[in-house]
Amino acid sequence: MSALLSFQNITKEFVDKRSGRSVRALAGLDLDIHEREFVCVLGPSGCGKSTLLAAAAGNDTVTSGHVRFDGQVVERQHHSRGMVFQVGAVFPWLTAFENVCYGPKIRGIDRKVYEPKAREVLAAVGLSDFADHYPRQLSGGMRQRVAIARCLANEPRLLLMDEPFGALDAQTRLTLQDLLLQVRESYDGTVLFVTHDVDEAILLGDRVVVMSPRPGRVVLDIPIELPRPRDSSVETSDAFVTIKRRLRDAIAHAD
Ligand SMILES: Nc1ncnc2c1ncn2[C@@H]1O[C@H](COP(=O)(O)OP(=O)(O)OP(=O)(O)O)[C@@H](O)[C@H]1O
Repeated sequence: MSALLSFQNITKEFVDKRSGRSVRALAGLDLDIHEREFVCVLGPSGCGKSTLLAAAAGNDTVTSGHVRFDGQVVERQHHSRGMVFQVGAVFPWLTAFENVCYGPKIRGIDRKVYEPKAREVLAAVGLSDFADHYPRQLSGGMRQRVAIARCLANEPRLLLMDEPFGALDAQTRLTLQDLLLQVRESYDGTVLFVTHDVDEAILLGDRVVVMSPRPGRVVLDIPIELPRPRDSSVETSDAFVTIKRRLRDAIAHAD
């Protein structure tokens, strides 16, 4: 089976504007992600996780190697690859509903099509009763739900999530993890999810990938064969604890 998203021997170098020195963020990274997989990426701070997602989204180019999506080299952004950041990218002057409608609307989709879809995804993220609220009237967790709904309204084949729950308090984070597990049951796309949280990666992922410190490359890539549907109770199982130990060990010896 060919990969939906493929990173082929990619290298990324940035030139630091102040010092003029080049910073190698990624070096010879190979990774294939297949249709419908939920792949979590773990790695130390600065190892190039966000750089990887930006390359997949088409927000930035790579220095060498190729990023392919559905066989085509990724050259620019496209609505089929949606991105959710740590702090929800939502328009403060639009209501939750208007935010969710925004993408399909500017692409010229018929209102009769995008409005019911927007209602459906707002319901999926538990915000039906807040459709007319502006972001300032919502909590951080609710704003993040809007950001997720905005992406889902575009029906992306690939959802790129860059520490989407990293800025939330612990309880809200658990709630949104559960929500994402539920959304996953109906969303038939592919997810590439960056996190610092080992528990979160195991709970959510079909596979977990560990990156080395900068310059980042893949040092471990393991399937998570815990049954689905999952909820947080899986975290006490022996299988979960064994996987967690293996991942922690890989992160500690990733150099
Ligand atoms: N625009 C840029 N200019 C110069 N260096 C950059 C730029 N963007 C990223 N870098 C550097 O590239 C490396 C990888 O950055 P990146 O943000 O991808 O790491 P990360 O793994 O996502 O980090 P974190 O876990 O802290 O979010 C870091 O050393 C960073 O300082």
